[in-house]
Amino acid sequence: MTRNPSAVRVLLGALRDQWRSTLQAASIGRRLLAPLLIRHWRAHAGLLVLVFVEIALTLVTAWLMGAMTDAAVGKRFEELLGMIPWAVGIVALNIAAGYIGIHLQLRASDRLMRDMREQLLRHILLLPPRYTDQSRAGTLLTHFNQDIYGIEGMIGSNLIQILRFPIIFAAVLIYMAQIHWALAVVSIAAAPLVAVVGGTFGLLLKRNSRATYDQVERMNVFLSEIIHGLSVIRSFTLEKQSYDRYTAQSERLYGLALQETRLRGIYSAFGQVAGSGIFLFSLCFGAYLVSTAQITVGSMVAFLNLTGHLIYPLTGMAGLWIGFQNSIPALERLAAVLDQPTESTRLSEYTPSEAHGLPVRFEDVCFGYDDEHRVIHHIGLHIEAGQTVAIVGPSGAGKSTLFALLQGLYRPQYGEITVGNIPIDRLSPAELRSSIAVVSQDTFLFAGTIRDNLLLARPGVTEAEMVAAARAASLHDFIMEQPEGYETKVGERGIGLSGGQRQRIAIVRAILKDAPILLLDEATSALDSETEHEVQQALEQLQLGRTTIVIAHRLSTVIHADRIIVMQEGRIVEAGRHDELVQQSGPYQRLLQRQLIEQSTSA
Ligand SMILES: Nc1ncnc2c1ncn2[C@@H]1O[C@H](COP(=O)(O)OP(=O)(O)OP(=O)(O)O)[C@@H](O)[C@H]1O
Repeated sequence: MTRNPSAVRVLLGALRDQWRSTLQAASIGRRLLAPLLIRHWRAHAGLLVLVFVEIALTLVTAWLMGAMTDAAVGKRFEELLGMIPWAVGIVALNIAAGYIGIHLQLRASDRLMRDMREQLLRHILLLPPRYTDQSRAGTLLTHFNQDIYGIEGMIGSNLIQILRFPIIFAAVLIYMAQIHWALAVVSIAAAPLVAVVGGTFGLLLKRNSRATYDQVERMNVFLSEIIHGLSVIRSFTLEKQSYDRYTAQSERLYGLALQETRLRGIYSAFGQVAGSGIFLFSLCFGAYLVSTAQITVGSMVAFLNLTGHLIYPLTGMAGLWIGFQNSIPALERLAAVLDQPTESTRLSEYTPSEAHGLPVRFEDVCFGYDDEHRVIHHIGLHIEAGQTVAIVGPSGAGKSTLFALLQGLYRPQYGEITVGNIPIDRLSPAELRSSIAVVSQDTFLFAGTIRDNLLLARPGVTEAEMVAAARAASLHDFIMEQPEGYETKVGERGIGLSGGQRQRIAIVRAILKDAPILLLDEATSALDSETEHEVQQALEQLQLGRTTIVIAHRLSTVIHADRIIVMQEGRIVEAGRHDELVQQSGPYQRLLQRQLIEQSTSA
């Protein structure tokens, strides 16, 4: 026989889960935030000192108001006048404390967030491509423009409030009890109710804020896809569909914001009702105590003044809980990135390599992007320093994957890759990648001038070297035809330049990088035949003395290679010089025949 669990048990279970997840979040918070809090301990210590100043000012203000009222009621005007400078002094101190508090809050909170931003970018730059490949640009941007601001509920003055509120509450309660203990007890009667209601709202808001973060991320991802895929959207006339999808998402976000405002509004109204109720109750009870001469009018004024200071730590603690719960999803999202292991501990910088050519070896390398699907099988490939090896094979054979492995972007599950007879695992990413120049099919251009885009190849490139390289890649004349020459701006993703021009920029970068190993991925594919001929000559010049691996789809470009490797389904199925391979009736010959047929039909 099955029995339904009682409502109490369900509630207890939910509370236990909630408590566990809060403890878990607190431990993530401690791990991620503690080093930053320690770094900015001075500002946090200053905020803590201000808490005690504030308490002292609160109690002295209440006492002074009571004393001034009693002096006025007792017609002791001289005494009253004597207290005015004290009152002015307290107001001035309050203003000064407020100003210093804002300043310290800025230092504690904004500097901490600045550090967190920098730490996040540093971490993302150090992450292996395996992680960044899977994360979409919009997701990564969300960490910066949303998640970092989300942790505000756990740092700066919000953190200090955790100490401030209980201390203020205790100090005020003790002072009130001293005036009249029964009145003080009556005043805190509503405390448990405020705590329960505040706790419930905290949980509701946490659920809402988690949904909000996810929704913002979804929208950022979608927006970045729309912006980068505008040309596809236009060519497939997807404008209306994209707009409708975005507005639906935007509407969902608005709904969540509305829900949050509603929850906060209800909670704030509850706080006000509770505060006013306690005030009114204290007023009536206080008036009764005054009428029965148990306390003075001044004591009642002091008491009523303190009532407000008793309520706001209570509602404030609940507010802190709410803010803390709101921050948890943001913190968890940041932890998901910051907990990923990095591929090195130092940000890479260009490391010059003395060698002119370096031998490259793949020793029985096996690799899959995930553990289930292997895409490279037992590759053994020895390339002597200064040799040119061409890799050919059908799409998906694993040619680009070999490039990625050689650059250390992924680690083989089995086997070893060496560069200059050193396993690449023992080289830092900076050493390895500084010794390799890559010209790929997709050239990314940064927003800036053509000069900026060329000079990033290597620090210390001279003007003469840049112009010579641009000439060698047949790009100089084109640049000089532009209104601002080398200072011409290229758009965010190189908009405004043709595929061939972008490819030549990549070639100039490779020339300028002057690395001992050259990886060319169909480097001349986007060029017309005349420019291709010129660039091909520049590339041949560039290859002299360098170890070069070329991925080529058009076999005409690989005829002069020292060795041709034919790949199929992640395996080397044939290897040799062009004249040797054409003699064999193997895969290379079949590829060649297919291309000849394609060329004759397209002609
Ligand atoms: N980032 C990736 N994540 C998962 N699988 C990938 C990734 N990149 C490539 N692959 C898979 O690895 C296999 C080899 O791809 P690769 O890009 O190396 O082939 P290729 O020979 O260079 O093809 P092409 O000539 O079309 O560029 C393919 O099955 C492909 O689907």
